[in-house]
Amino acid sequence: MRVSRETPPAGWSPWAQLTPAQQKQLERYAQLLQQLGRRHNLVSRETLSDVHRRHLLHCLALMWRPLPPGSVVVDWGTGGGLPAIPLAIAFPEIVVHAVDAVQKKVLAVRTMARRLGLTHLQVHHTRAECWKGAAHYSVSRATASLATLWAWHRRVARPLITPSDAWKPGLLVLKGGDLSEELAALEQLDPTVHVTLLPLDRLLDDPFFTAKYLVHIATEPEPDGPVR
Ligand SMILES: C[S@@+](CC[C@H](N)C(=O)[O-])C[C@H]1O[C@@H](n2cnc3c(N)ncnc32)[C@H](O)[C@@H]1O
Repeated sequence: MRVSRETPPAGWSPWAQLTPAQQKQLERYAQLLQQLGRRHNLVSRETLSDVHRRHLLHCLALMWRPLPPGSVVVDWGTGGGLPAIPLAIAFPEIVVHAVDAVQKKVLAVRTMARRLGLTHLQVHHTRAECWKGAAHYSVSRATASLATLWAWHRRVARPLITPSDAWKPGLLVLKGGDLSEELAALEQLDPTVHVTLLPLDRLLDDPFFTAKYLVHIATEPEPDGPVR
């Protein structure tokens, strides 16, 4: 297994990539998450006062490279729609499937998707192991280990030819802490994968994200850097 670390240049901001209409939609989502999140425990209560950073900005790190129009993404364990909803807002030309095993979360995400007009987001009440769809990309935050997520991804993965600046098809995970045990388990499961670690404090220029990573796992290596 090849593990590489990508050091993004300073000065990138996901907010700057979004149109005013997308920023307004994210603002509306933040309000919905605060209202419904409090009622249905969609995110931990102590994070509700800092939704923009702890949830939106964190998930928008996935915009570091584009997801090509027409590509299909599945979010394993979406909870309150993270990262599925920010991604669906940021990339209106992709299809996003949000999967969760807990019905009340699925119903809340459906309500939010309807109110936000996200017709390209579909919400599924099922366990990840049983989902019957197919996807080019998997995304996830705070749901399972890298090896488990890679096993879920491999089961549903479809190939995709991507533009040179886009993410290679594969798994994108937001993770924190010491990843050495998870990486060892992943290598045991599949020694052929390429893993790229992006430190989020550097990417998002915010010390809150120290020791947090965006992990990309694919059967092909990433290109050297995004073409912009
Ligand atoms: C800690 S929450 C994270 C939610 C969201 N991804 C976030 O970052 O806020 C984990 C979520 O994964 C869901 N989950 C855990 N295991 C699952 C499985 N095997 N299949 C589907 N959903 C699962 C749980 O129901 C829960 O909503």
